[in-house]
Amino acid sequence: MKYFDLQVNGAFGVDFSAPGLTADDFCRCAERVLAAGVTRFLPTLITSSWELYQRNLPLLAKAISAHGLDYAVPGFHLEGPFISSEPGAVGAHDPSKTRLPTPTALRELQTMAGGRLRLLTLAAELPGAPETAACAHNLGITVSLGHQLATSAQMAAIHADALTHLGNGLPNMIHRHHNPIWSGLADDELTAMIISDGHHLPAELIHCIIRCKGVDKLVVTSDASSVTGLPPGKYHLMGSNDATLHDNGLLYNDSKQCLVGSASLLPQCADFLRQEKLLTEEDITKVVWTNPHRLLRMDEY
Ligand SMILES: CC(=O)N[C@@H]1[C@@H](O)[C@H](O)[C@@H](COP(=O)(O)O)O[C@@H]1O
Repeated sequence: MKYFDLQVNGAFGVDFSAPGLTADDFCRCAERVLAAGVTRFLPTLITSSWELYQRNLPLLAKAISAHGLDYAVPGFHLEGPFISSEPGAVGAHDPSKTRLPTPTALRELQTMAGGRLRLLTLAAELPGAPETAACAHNLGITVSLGHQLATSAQMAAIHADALTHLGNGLPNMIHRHHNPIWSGLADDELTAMIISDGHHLPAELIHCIIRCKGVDKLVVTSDASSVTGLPPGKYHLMGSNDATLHDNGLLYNDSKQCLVGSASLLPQCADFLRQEKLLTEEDITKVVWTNPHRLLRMDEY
C-alpha cells in the first residue's frame, strides 16, 4: 500500500521545527520515514518564532531539491502560527508564538518556503482569517481549520477545504452543542483529517466521523513527532520538558494535559483502522493515498 502523510512533525529524533535542524538531519530522517513504508509526506512546521521559519523553511526547501526528494516530499504543512492561543485549543503549541493571520505574512512564509507551502492550518475565528485563507487559495495552498474555537458561521466564512486533526486541539470541556467538532462534522464541504494512532481518538468516535463524512471526505494523518521510533521515556518536545512517551505509544504532556503529536507513522495509523475493523482495505487506500492527493489538488501517481 502507498501512503501520503500530510502531517509529519519529525521522527527518529529529528524535529523539523527545531532551531538546530540541519539538512543532514532532515535527509537522514526522511530516508528512515520512507524506509518505514511512507511513500510521500509533508514535513510540518508547528507554531514557531518568525526567525525559526526564516531559518528552517529555506533550509528544508534546499535540502529537498539538493537530494532529489521532490517526489517524496512535495511540500510543507504549516500548522500555525495563525492558531488560537487559548488553553486547550492551542494544544501543545507555544501560545506566545501564535500570531494573527495576514495575507502579507502568509506571502512572506510562502517566499521563505520557495513556494512549497501546500497546506495551512489556521483558526477561523481570528481577525484576518478569511482574507488569509483567500490568499492561501490564490497561492495554491489548501486551507484546513484547526486549533480553534470558531463558531459555525466563522468557519463557513473561510471557505476552507479541511479540518486538522478533528477531535483534537480543543479544551477538554466544551459546549455540548456549539463546538468546532459538530460544526466541522456538519459541513459537507470539509474533509476531516484525523489521527488514528490509537491515542488521539477512540475507535467509536472515528466510526462516527466516517459515518458523517463518508470515506471520500476523510484523510488520515500521523502527526508523527520527533520521538517516533525512539524508546519510551521523558522528552523535550514542542518547547516543554514534560512530554512522556509511554510504553503503549501514548505521547502526553502532563503539565499541559494534552497529547503532543503521535509516536506513529502512517502505516501504523492504517493498522489501527484495520484492527478496529473501521475500514476495508480499499477504503484505507483512499484515506492514506487517494484523498490526501485530492485534498491538495495533486495528481496521484
Ligand atoms: C503537532 C500538533 O499540533 N499536535 C497536536 C497537539 O498540539 C495537540 O496538543 C493535540 C491535542 O489533542 P487533545 O486536544 O486531544 O489533547 O493534538 C495533536 O497532538
